[in-house]
Amino acid sequence: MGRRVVALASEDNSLQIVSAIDHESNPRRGQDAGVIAGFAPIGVNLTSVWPEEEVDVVIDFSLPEAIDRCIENCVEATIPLVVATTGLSEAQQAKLKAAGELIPVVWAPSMSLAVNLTMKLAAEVAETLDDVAGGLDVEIIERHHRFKTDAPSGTALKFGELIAKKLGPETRHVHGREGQTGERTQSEIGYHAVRVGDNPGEHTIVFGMLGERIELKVAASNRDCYASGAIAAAKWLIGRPKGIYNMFDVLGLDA
Ligand SMILES: NC(=O)C1=CN([C@@H]2O[C@H](COP(=O)(O)OP(=O)(O)OC[C@H]3O[C@@H](n4cnc5c(N)ncnc54)[C@H](OP(=O)(O)O)[C@@H]3O)[C@@H](O)[C@H]2O)C=CC1
Ligand SMILES: O=C(O)C1=N[C@H](C(=O)O)C[C@H](O)C1
Repeated sequence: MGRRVVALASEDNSLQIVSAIDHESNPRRGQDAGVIAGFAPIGVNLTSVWPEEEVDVVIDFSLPEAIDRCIENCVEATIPLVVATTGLSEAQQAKLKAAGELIPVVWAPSMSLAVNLTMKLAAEVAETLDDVAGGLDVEIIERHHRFKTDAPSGTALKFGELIAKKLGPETRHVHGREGQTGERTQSEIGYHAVRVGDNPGEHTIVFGMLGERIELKVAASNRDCYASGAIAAAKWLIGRPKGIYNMFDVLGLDA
């Protein structure tokens, strides 16, 4: 994702990339970030050192191992922060929320316009079908590339959270099923994480009833929807008051 953010941001005349940060053991450290992204040099070398110069906004697509330092650095220097990284621990989520008391933060498991719009639709379907005769079964199937290290996806969990809000507090989250599971209960949302090849991300939300079903499916063709969403979020965030924002705020889809 870092490469796609660099590629798209370097084509945007309103932006200047001042730093591209990775960890110390990245073998491409010291090389030009534009070249690493597959483009012309941009005059910014990949580094593990936080920039000295003034920075308007930081975009984080990394791994949970990297997020603590990123939050701390942004808070210390009062830099607005866009967090796209998923799989954060509860402690890291709490740390990020605390950072939102001090700096503006956009935090979203998917920066994609289509995904966020589908989240709105899914919440509306859940609200409408909550009391449907015969009951409602919600299952979330996500597919991603084989390199993904967290499961289920942050997006699948967010879909589940938004749907559960409509179905009520007794909703349980069930991850996969195996063996003598017994009959499915009405009060559960099932999650299924598929890992295949280079899939850039696909989510299917199944709303099953007796006699018919609805399936909402949203699929990326490539990863640029996330990179361009993160760049849009970064531009939107500059100059905002401190607080935690999400992509509904950025896209003007009211929550
Ligand atoms: N919100 C959204 O729209 C999206 C979110 N994501 C999330 O973004 C994250 C990144 O995804 P992706 O780019 O595919 O993952 P990658 O593993 O390809 O990239 C993670 C990057 O972080 C670097 N990194 C790892 N550890 C550290 C560290 N301690 N300090 C600094 N840098 C570090 C890695 O370096 P190295 O390769 O050298 O180990 C790598 O460059 C994931 O959590 C993913 O789920 C992804 C797409 C969309
Ligand atoms: O790792 C990925 O690739 C993606 N991760 C995010 C997630 O966990 O939801 C967003 C997107 O689906 C791609």
